[in-house]
Amino acid sequence: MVILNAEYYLKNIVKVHFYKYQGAGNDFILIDNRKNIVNHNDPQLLERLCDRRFGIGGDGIMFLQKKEGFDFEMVYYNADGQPSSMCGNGGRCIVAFAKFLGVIDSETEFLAVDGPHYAKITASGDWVSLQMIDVNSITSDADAYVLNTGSPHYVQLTDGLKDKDVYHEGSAIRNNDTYRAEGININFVEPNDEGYFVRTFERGVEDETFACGTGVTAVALAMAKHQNQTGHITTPIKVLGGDLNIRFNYDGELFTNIFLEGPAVLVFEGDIEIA
Ligand SMILES: N[C@H](CCC[C@H](N)C(=O)O)C(=O)O
Repeated sequence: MVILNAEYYLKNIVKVHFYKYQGAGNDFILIDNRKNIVNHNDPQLLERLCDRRFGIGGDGIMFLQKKEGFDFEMVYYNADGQPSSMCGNGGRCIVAFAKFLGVIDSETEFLAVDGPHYAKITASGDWVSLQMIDVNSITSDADAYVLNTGSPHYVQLTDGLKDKDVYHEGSAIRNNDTYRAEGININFVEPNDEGYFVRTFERGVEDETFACGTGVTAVALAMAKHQNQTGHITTPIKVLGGDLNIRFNYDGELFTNIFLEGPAVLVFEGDIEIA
């Protein structure tokens, strides 16, 4: 049992059961909040829960909640405890969590911060295919691509990616005059034998993560534009935490029918007391 608050005996302490998932190494705390037990309007608490030494640890934390007209609602916060834009790997993990809880079977329609999402999950419950929002705009920033796949992304082709100082180089771009105010996720991409190798500096984690779902989706779309590739495209992407796959249609203007596919695994569960 982890006690998070020094004034343990003075406050209204709630014992909360949590689950820890990872999707290609992007890791999250998930809480079944269908009974609205946890008031998550508390950035300091959420940041503490995501802290890898003083809390459970995670790149983000999300709450599965009831929502009229949908199987559930995904409410996602970055590790800094602040509300976030869409999390692709988090979306895949919450679908696996919904199946684990018996909320869904093999398909779902849930609501996230960027709107409704359809997803499919295998019978084994550990491989999820998540439909992402359509994308109709990619701009350039020097030789990088900038686009939003539910979260904002900067995509930069590079070489020597294995040895690159992603933390410092990513942080420098994320905090430059253009991006400092709103923030942006920085993706470095290098072609490999099967497709691409990608490393990402994530906004709101303010560090490199082992995978970024909206990030690899942004990379796959940007590389199709870069190669002038159109039609139905499948792009395998290797990340530090494993392998992800992106499928989509591109007509030269619009990216549609975009699916982010990959593993979503329950690592452990536990109880924690929060004030
Ligand atoms: N840090 C991102 C949100 C989470 C994205 C990432 N974990 C993913 O899988 O898409 C942002 O603030 O834009």
